[in-house]
Amino acid sequence: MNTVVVTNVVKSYGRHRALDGLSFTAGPGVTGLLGPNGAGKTTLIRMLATVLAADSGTLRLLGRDPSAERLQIRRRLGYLPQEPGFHRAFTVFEFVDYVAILKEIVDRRARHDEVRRVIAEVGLAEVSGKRIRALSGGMRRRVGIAQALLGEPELVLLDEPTAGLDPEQRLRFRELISRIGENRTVVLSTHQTEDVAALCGRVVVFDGGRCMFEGTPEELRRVAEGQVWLSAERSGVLSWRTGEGLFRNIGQAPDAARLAEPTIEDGYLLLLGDAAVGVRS
Ligand SMILES: Nc1ncnc2c1ncn2[C@@H]1O[C@H](COP(=O)(O)OP(=O)(O)OP(=O)(O)O)[C@@H](O)[C@H]1O
Repeated sequence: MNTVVVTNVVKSYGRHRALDGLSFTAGPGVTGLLGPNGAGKTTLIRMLATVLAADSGTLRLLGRDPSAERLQIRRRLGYLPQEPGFHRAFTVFEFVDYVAILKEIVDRRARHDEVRRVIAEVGLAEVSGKRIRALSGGMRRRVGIAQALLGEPELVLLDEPTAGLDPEQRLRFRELISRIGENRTVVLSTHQTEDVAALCGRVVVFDGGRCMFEGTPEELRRVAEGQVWLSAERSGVLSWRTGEGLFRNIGQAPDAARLAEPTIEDGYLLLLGDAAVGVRS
């Protein structure tokens, strides 16, 4: 069963259409929402978190309709917003416990056990008594994930969980997120094709509030098969010099070019076309 079914969803802010008839599905495992700035990723994740309502179209979350059964859905989902409102003077334990109270885990003892469990799951047991303001950015992000895991939600939504992390932290996050995705549905948004390659069983590429691609990362890679070329000269808009001094060109074959193996990033850039290099803003 698909945990998330989005059909023809439209959402406008004033005259601007952030989501423009978007459709996609997600089931157990990790699904990545990949798109450039302003593609509508945060708008969509907030909708999946039942924070925002669609103007038109339908959403089914965990088999339910969010416009009629919001509370039932919320009890079964965990959400890491892009900018979590941390209470920085709280300790890690106090903050996660505070969220657990909001999540209606009433029994104090069971709640504290659950708070300790999620803090351990994200590897923060040793700093559980530290104030949030004294933590590094990566650790703070992990506190955000810990609170999203309270109550063992079936659907976990992570808005750019790896943004701004250094490579080592990013690796730890991938390990953590893939573990979380082993037995539930995780939907995460990212700008990074590397995250998608490393983590996601499925990927949804979108731009301008529309779905451009839905499939496996391997299928996304294959979008660019036969269309990536190495040459001594630059050609077209999607072309850049690589470390070896050759130009990597995506699209039409330049003169005297040699065909190269595509990557997921090539597939993504090809789908996005001009938008990928900021020609269109
Ligand atoms: N509250 C709002 N009021 C007006 N416009 C908004 C609002 N929120 C988002 N938008 C606009 O809607 C579009 C989609 O925004 P959204 O934040 O969903 O994109 P995103 O893919 O998450 O981008 P980013 O990767 O930069 O976070 C953007 O053009 C944005 O400027």
